[in-house]
Amino acid sequence: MTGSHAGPPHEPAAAARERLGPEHYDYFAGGAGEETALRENEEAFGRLALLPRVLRGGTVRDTRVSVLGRDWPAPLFVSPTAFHRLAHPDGERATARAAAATGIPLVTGVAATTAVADVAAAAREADPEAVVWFQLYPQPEHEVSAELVLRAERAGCSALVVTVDSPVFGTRTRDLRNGFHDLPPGLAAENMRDLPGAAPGATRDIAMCPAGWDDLARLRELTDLPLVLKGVLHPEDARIAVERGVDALIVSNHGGRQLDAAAASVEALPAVAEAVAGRVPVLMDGGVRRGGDIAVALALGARAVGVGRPVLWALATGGEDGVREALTALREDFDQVLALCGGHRPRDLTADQVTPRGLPYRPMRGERAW
Ligand SMILES: Cc1cc2nc3c(=O)[nH]c(=O)nc-3n(C[C@H](O)[C@H](O)[C@H](O)COP(=O)(O)O)c2cc1C
Ligand SMILES: CCCCC(=O)C(=O)O
Repeated sequence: MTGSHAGPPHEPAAAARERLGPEHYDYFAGGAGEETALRENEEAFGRLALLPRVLRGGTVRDTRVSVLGRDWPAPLFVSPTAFHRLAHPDGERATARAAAATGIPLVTGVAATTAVADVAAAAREADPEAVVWFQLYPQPEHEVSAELVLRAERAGCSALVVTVDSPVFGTRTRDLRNGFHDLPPGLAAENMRDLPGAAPGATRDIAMCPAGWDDLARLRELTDLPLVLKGVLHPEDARIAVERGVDALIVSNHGGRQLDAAAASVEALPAVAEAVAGRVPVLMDGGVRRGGDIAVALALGARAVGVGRPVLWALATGGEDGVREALTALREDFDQVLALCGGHRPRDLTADQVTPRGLPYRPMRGERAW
């Protein structure tokens, strides 16, 4: 995943492609429409360069960041991605053990092929203090959402991530072309089993439906868990979310899988960070592939970044060990980039250290959000 460890960042995807059936590879790799947003997430990072500061001294670095009352070892988390058992038979359990072993928080989700209780238990085998969050698509029936939230609470999840970028399902061009619309026999979205309105033992389909701020308020009433909004790109939404008591935001375009015309996450980030003005942590995901990407996102106001596909590729090729190695490599790459930028702590990275490539130095504006 990083220069010295695992070769250029496109290699993990190529290796996974050899392991996976083409329709499963395409499900993980693909985006919506013409895959513009998908490409732009990575390319937007490529259009930004870092200006290191020099002679800052100090040999000790501390990459920890504090998020919702917990210290994370690095400004890095695993974003929620569906169906890990399509990537590897050990599925979400392997991902959970690997993330926990590295101390990196995991967001598991409603679309996991392993029930949240089992994912959280696997994480705790590796580290009893492991941070596991649960991601929800608000379901059309409130009692279904309520039951899912209850299961996440019982499993010991420490935050509820509500994905808000999916009022309808995006058009996944590759899945349409491949005719991929069902999990193979033996795999299911296990969190959707035994829910209100379904026959005992049966799973319900996961709905994507247009929720409103009132639905968010109902979720807020339902649980004491911190509420994290995932999929915010517009600064005005960020401002409203903070005013309505949301505890953290994830700037994300869903890995380019929903609105193909959406802005790249890292391009939307500075204005969101500015609107939030440090009142809650701003996280981001989309296109993060190397330590330099993490540094750029932090400099532009993110407190931590999530990775989606890099974890799926590592899982597909190396199972639990593969995910642990990929996360460790990414974390080490960030530590090295921090050092090369003259930083000692993540917060030492500032927006004036980011400039567009191919142009004379033009410092980015950016709220020092934390
Ligand atoms: C195969 C796949 C499945 C995903 N499933 C979910 C999901 O169930 N819920 C969700 O909020 N986001 C989902 N996402 C989006 C990720 O959480 C994340 O926003 C995105 O993958 C980040 O971009 P990256 O893959 O470039 O790191 C999914 C992404 C992929 C690639
Ligand atoms: C119904 C599962 C949705 C998974 C998802 O969010 C994605 O494929 O991007």
